[in-house]
Amino acid sequence: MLAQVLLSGGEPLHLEKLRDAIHQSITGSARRPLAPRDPNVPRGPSVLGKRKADSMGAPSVSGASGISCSSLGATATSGSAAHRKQEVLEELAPLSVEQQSIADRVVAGHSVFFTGCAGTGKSLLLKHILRALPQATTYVTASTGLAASVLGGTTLNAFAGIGRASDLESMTKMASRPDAAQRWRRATTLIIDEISMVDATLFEHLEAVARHVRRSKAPFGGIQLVLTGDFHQLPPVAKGAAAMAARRFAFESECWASCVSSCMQLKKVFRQADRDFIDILARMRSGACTSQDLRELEAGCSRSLDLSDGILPTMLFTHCEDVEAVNAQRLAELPGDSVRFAAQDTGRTEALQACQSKASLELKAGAQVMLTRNVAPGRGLVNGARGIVQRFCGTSIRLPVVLFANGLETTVGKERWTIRSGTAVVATRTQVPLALGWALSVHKSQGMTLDRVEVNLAKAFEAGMAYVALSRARSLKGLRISGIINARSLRADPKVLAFYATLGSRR
Ligand SMILES: Nc1ncnc2c1ncn2[C@@H]1O[C@H](COP(=O)(O)OP(=O)(O)OP(=O)(O)O)[C@@H](O)[C@H]1O
Repeated sequence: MLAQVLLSGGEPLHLEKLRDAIHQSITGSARRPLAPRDPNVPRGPSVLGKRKADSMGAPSVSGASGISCSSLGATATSGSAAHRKQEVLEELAPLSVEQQSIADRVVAGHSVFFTGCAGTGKSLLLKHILRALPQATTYVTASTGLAASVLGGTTLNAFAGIGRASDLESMTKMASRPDAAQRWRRATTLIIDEISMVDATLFEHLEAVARHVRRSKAPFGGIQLVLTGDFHQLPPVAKGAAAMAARRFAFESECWASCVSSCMQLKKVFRQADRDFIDILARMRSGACTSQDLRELEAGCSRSLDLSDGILPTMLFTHCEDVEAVNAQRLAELPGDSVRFAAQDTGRTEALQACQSKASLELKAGAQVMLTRNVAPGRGLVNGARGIVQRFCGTSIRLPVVLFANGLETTVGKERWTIRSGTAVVATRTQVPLALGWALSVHKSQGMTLDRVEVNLAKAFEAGMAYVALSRARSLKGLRISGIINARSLRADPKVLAFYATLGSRR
């Protein structure tokens, strides 16, 4: 008999103990199917595939490395009226052979940069890796708050404790404060997602800070690095011509070669199945998009999408003001009163900048929304799932009832986001896990998979922007391009091309 037990409402370590006790009383064995590995035990061959298989039938607690998903009541309207509290361990597709070989390298303790074009499963692989590394000493970060919050981590700057410091001296001073220094000293592994947006100077400074704080001469103070991203996607943010000219990619930093022992590439694209679309995207990524490709895309994708189910496509814009204007305008156009949801926050406010949910969320019946976290993967309620607010239920606590694209109508209860630094909880936010979903910025869309998307690239300004935006679409059928594509965004950076040309020969 297969039984799944969902536990929540306590500290992860307590939940793990409870899980182990249940497991032992059922099976008579003290086996710990999902427990993080003891950091003191030498790293051996990966058991990631086994862990995944185990996780489907085993008692579950929150995912490793700071992913904490306390669902405070997302209940299907058709189900029990009882207010259910449950802990969701995201269901992950099993790894492919090439993904597994990268996971093995990480688990064996190597400092790895793994890359691949959009949709090759870098994020999925990272989630598997997180489940295999010791939670207490693995720090999960990303260059942007949004990408970090998807993984339950913090921004790289927040981990480092460097605030807004930009010179090495100030960074070292700030990182030497007790709480930041403790993180630096405790870390055995530092994960950095969306590495393409980390500037080389910051990377060099952090490497020096790590050696200083850890009093170690080893590269990055002896911390294992797991870096991932695609340098053909968005580059480090730089405002103004001078900053643009000075910016360097992380792989251009002086310490890259000494800090990264393996550079590995994923080749198989999972997001799209259409070979022609995959090929056009691949040419776009490398700056080799032909005028025929463009004509085909612009002509084939200029028609309206099938909206018979009433769900509009997500609109992607290159500028935030266009995004906010569209969302606000669409909300204002809806009849009826809006309901405002104010988040309940604890801990360090600045750490919540990394949180995907807003401090204040305004909704109306009829509003197009998107889930901002995995609420119930088994029922298709995953981060990015689209739907429409039908009404609000409840009297003392009002909650939105959403009809999702998969046909499920659900009351969306509040969720708690926990921002961790290692095992320490630095902040929490309790909020309805929804965002207005009519429009998004291309920067925010990086990392997403979208079933139905309308892209406006008329004002695209960065190399890689068109590629990031268009590669969010799962298929050409679900893609509309409004207006022309600005040719500036179709360039591939020559430094990135040269870097990738060297990757094939290295491991
Ligand atoms: N081994 C796999 N088996 C089945 N599906 C997979 C596998 N790996 C990834 N996918 C699916 O492919 C889609 C894209 O994966 P993911 O978002 O991890 O790619 P990515 O490389 O991080 O993309 P991007 O660079 O655009 O952020 C997701 O829907 C994911 O679940």
